[in-house]
Amino acid sequence: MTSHATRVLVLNSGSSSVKYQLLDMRDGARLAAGLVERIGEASSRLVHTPLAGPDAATAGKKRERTEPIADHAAALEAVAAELARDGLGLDSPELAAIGHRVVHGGLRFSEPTVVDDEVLAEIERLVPVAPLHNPANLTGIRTAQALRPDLPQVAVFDTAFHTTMPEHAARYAIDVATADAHRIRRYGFHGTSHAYVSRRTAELLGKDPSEVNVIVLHLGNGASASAVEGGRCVDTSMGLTPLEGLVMGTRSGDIDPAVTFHLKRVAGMSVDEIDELLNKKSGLVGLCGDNDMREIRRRVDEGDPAARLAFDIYIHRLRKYIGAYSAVLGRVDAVVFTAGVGENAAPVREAAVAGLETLGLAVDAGLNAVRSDEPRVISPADSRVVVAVVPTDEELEIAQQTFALVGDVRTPIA
Ligand SMILES: Nc1ncnc2c1ncn2[C@@H]1O[C@H](COP(=O)(O)OP(=O)(O)O)[C@@H](O)[C@H]1O
Ligand SMILES: CC(=O)OP(=O)(O)O
Ligand SMILES: [Mg+2]
Repeated sequence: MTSHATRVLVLNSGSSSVKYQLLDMRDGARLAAGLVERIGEASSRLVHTPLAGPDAATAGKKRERTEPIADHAAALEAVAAELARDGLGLDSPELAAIGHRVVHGGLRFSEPTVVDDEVLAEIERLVPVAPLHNPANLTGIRTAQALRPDLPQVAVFDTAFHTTMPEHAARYAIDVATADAHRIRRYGFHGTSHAYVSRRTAELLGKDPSEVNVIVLHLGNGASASAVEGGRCVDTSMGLTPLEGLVMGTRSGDIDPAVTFHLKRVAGMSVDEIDELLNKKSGLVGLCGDNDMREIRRRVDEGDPAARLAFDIYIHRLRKYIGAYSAVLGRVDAVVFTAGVGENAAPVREAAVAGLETLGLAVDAGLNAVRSDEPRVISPADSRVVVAVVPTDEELEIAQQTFALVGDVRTPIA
């Protein structure tokens, strides 16, 4: 029997974590999945689950290791070692490509791209506009190249889905010459997730993506909203960098830009200190000391006023974007929650649409309380707009885009 290289390894490298999945693209089956978190800290943790592979005895059994993992290169080597233990190592001839999430692709990349030295240089040039993300993405690519120099490495960009935004949504109202000279415009992020979730929502509604208008609320540690009209993004809440828009775990989202002048001129902070304040010490963590929505809800239920205020600010911002994108789209068919908070936090979903019947929005308390990994409607049957929860799967989307670019199920392994 002839075998074929049909597997794709996907690496989603974040500022302090790496999520990964190994998939077989004949049917999209996951062979292994895992996460390395708290990279660079003494308490780094690797959680690895083989889901299939030659060793049936280990399949489905989660393995956890807590040990210092100094950087992203060490994290990837640890992941490669775990995969090898299950007979799913990176040396496998069945591996067709490695797909990488790359957060900022600037103006240049609107499609998945095979990485070469020039592509790497461009991702590097964009580090100042994605300082938490692009450096980690670069390390992921370089480490993977070192482990398998013969394989195509494919970059799938968070910004790609948003390149369809019209100029009136993508441009800031600043001096055009200055903006153009420095490529200052709104790029938007989490695009792989917004694309996947808006498409799955159309499926949930039994329609073609070209027929539906959807507001997608991607609420993870980073958070963004997008307005998707007939399958194309027409507006999104993140901008030049992933700092604009919604309140996030550690990022402020929208503020008056004059706050930064004030912090410099009056508070005497340096630009680097302000950058750190707004990106890492603001948002939920800045407001109440916690960035995990589970912890915040626990504190709210105990009557903690700081957690209550943080939650209320988070929800207020979210509601503003729902209203704004209802106006941008004119007709809204669905409002969809996704990512860690959106998929799991029923109180966030309830509060986000409470009292918005005039916009056609309502949530059924019973449906909202259901826990499931499946896409599901949480609005009452007579709701004008469908409110839904659609779990995102950035890794599957990246694997599909990667394999569509470089894979070929018909090519036998040499
Ligand atoms: N059961 C839950 N209830 C509320 N929030 C949750 C729950 N599970 C996860 N979260 C939230 O999801 C966030 C992480 O979301 P995720 O999409 O994995 O983020 P990222 O990809 O940005 O790391 C956590 O910070 C936490 O606040
Ligand atoms: C772009 C971005 O904010 O990504 P993440 O949510 O993974 O931090
Ligand atoms: Mg994420």
